[in-house]
Amino acid sequence: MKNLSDILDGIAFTELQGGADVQITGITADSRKVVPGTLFVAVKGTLVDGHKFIDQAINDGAVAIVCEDLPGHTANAAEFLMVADSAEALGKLSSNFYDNPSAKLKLVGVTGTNGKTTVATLLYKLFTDLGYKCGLVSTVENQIAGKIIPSTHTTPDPVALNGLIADMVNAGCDYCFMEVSSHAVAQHRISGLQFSGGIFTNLTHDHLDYHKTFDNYLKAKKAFFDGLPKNAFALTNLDDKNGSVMLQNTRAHKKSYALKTMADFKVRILENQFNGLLLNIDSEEVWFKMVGAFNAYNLLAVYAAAMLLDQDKAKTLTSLSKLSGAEGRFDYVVSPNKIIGIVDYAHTPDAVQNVLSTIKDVKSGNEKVITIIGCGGDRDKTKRPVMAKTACDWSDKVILTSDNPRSEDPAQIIKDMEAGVDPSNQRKTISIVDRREAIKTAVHLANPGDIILLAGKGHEKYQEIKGVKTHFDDKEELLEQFKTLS
Ligand SMILES: CC(=O)N[C@H]1[C@@H](OP(=O)(O)OP(=O)(O)OC[C@H]2O[C@@H](n3ccc(=O)[nH]c3=O)[C@H](O)[C@@H]2O)O[C@H](CO)[C@@H](O)[C@@H]1O[C@H](C)C(=O)N[C@@H](C)C(=O)N[C@H](CCC(=O)O)C(=O)O
Ligand SMILES: Nc1ncnc2c1ncn2[C@@H]1O[C@H](COP(=O)(O)OP(=O)(O)OP(=O)(O)O)[C@@H](O)[C@H]1O
Ligand SMILES: N[C@H](CCC[C@H](N)C(=O)O)C(=O)O
Ligand SMILES: [Mg+2]
Repeated sequence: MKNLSDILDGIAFTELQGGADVQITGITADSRKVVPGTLFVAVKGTLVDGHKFIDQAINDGAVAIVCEDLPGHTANAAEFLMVADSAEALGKLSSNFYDNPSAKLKLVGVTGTNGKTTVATLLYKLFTDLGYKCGLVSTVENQIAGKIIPSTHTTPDPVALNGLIADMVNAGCDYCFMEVSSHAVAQHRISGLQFSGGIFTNLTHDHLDYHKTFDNYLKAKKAFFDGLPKNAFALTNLDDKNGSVMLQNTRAHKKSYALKTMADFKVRILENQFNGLLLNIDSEEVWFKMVGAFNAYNLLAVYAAAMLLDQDKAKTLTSLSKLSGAEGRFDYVVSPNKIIGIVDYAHTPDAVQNVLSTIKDVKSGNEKVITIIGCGGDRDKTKRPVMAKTACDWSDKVILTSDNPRSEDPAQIIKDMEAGVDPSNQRKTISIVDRREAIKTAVHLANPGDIILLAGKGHEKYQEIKGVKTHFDDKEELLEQFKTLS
């Protein structure tokens, strides 16, 4: 319970109708969650305008409304506060409502197209192993010092996010490592948070359905660094062509990491095998359990962040060398007759190429690579043909199938993918709409030693078809098919 006047710090409001002396029991931007005593924030969304629900919110007991436009018939039943940007105000109000929890621990955000979950999860595991109580906000799950809280988004809405960070503070957490998605930056889900550091992984093709142009997508990522405070660190990947752009306008301490260019933190790959990576990292030779050149970047980003957070070099490297990554990322299983199955969350063209080039680097001979891949419905359509082409360019056989078709027709998504397959590669592709059948077919086509890559769904435990989610777990399905082999 808070007085409205106590949570207005940092909110530039243009008009206050009624007064700010009103007790607030909670905040929401969703009228369906309003209960008596709530502050309702009307946000203009991508599908509807939250201002439409002001009357409904008041009927359900909202005592105050934050909005960009005052409704024509303003009811006396609630206090009205006008702001230029409700979404931005929502972030700050949520932080204030929970007593600015992000300032009470060290909050580190990770952004980029690929690698956010891996880097945030490794940081969480590393700092836990170093003896700290930590929190994690990620696509796979959220965690508060070992307690798992299911995740609905990569970066939750500001009310949920600040509530989660407040629970971390109450549990005594010293650090919180969180993913910062481009949607979250564009929708101001992180507004009002006090970051101690920001990390950039890379920027490649994704989410153009939402951001429309690559430039807008880049600007959303960059805005995260533009907003970091002076005392934070901003750590970027200089091998990415947009790595330096990210830090152009930040006030934070600029730091960099790279494999190929001069940077503050450097790594060299000495060996890249199925059982791990041997790296020369900051002049030390260390074996890591994680596989693939892209994980050398992830490990280096984590190591550099630990150094910037004043951790001991030797202890950090010892601990990092023992860690495995996030669930469903280059997760591999072997059948009784030695077919290798790899479950990976690659759902962008760059990630598909990275995971397949890693397989090529680490495989020992002429084993066939069979890739099973689909593309999500209600998401960036332009990546579909590119992902199919990339899969074909790097595999011996490709089965095009469904990922999460969501509201779209699964067969049409596959057609969009087929359009990217070069005529010379058509012979090696088959299209099977049912993902379970696709997995079964791949297992039947594989010989001992062959490698099946099951791309796109990683840790996900569901498949969403025609808006209905049913249980589906790639690893479970693969193991089920492996059981039929001897
Ligand atoms: C496209 C997108 O990002 N949508 C997010 C956005 O919703 P929106 O702008 O579409 O909201 P809207 O439906 O237009 O409604 C506008 C406002 O009216 C309110 N409303 C709506 C209906 C009603 O009856 N009453 C009411 O008050 C809504 O609560 C909202 O405040 O804001 C909502 C609240 O924060 C999010 O839950 C929602 O995520 C949807 C479910 C989603 O699927 N988002 C994905 C694309 C996403 O955010 N992904 C990123 C990155 C993924 C990654 O690469 O890792 C993530 O961070 O998860
Ligand atoms: N540093 C990296 N560079 C390129 N590809 C990577 C990198 N790290 C991971 N990948 C690939 O991208 C996939 C997704 O990795 P991860 O879940 O860590 O990324 P993410 O940024 O959190 O994705 P999302 O935006 O969906 O949450 C992995 O399964 C792997 O194929
Ligand atoms: N967080 C990403 C994940 C995509 C994973 C893939 N399985 C899909 O459903 O497209 C998104 O919402 O775009
Ligand atoms: Mg993620």
